[in-house]
Amino acid sequence: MKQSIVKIESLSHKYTRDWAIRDIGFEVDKIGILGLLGSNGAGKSTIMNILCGVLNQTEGNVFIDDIDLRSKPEDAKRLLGFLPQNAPLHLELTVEEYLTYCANIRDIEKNKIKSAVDGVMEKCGVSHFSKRLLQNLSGGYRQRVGIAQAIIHQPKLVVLDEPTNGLDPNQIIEVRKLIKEIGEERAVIFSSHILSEVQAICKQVKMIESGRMVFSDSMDAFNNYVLPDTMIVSMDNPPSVEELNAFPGVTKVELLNDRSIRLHFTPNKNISKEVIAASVQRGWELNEIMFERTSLDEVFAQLSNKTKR
Ligand SMILES: Nc1ncnc2c1ncn2[C@@H]1O[C@H](COP(=O)(O)OP(=O)(O)OP(=O)(O)O)[C@@H](O)[C@H]1O
Repeated sequence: MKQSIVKIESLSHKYTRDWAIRDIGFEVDKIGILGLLGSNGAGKSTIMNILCGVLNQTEGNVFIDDIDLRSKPEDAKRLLGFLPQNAPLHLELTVEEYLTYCANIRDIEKNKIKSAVDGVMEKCGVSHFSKRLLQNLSGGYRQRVGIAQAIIHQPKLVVLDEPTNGLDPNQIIEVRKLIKEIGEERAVIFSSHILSEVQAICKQVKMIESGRMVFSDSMDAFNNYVLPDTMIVSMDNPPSVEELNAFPGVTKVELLNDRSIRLHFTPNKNISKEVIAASVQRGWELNEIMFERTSLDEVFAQLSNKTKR
């Protein structure tokens, strides 16, 4: 059985003179969440807009379930739901009115519209706000309605462009939970410029920078590939800065207070074991080791260095 729902071949796009994306190719599994990671302007929205038939590519092909999006756009678009970066909400409508309108646009049979709207409101946790105007909903609830319109016709593929952007931490957790549930039944492509966001919900990751794909593999492989290069170490009996500077692999030592130190080191999977062993041997009385989150810029720098090697 075919495993992929999307096939993208040598996709390139120019808005004006320069290439916004260049030679992008990948496939997407039928079930699960694929993260499209990249800093602002990397090309994520361009890929998603082409994939959803909102933008015509300059070069390359997109197939949704083997249907060529360019030659049979209506058939291909029936299979997908899209939440663009700016959710296409009609703020003057209630949640129920808006979703009924979306169900009509999606050609859902008249006698099935009510159950489709009720089902999707239930799934996205907005049933209790069914009669509320969209303009009176918080950002988190608006985003849930945006996701609801993307899945109302039960598409095989759901594309979500930065769906947690602008939400507060609690709203982010709720929306993430919803996306995870959706990804248990169908293919989801989710974009973000925040590394931890993609790490939290995606099984597969594609990293885009300056319009090119710089990484494509599982999240586990990404996490192994991109290792942290700083950690905070807290000790009751810390050694001197000189002693830490002489520690194998350590490139810089920063004293944060009399017990906490930030160690910069050459990425190395065993560094925590080595520090723990040294602490036991040399009586540093280690309390805590905390790896610091690698920023997207650092990840990109590490990936670029590895590609150059
Ligand atoms: N309509 C447009 N006209 C001209 N250039 C554009 C247009 N839309 C995007 N671009 C350019 O194409 C490149 C890719 O932009 P894109 O919006 O795809 O990136 P992104 O990764 O989605 O970033 P963001 O997270 O900021 O939306 C950028 O250099 C951007 O300035």
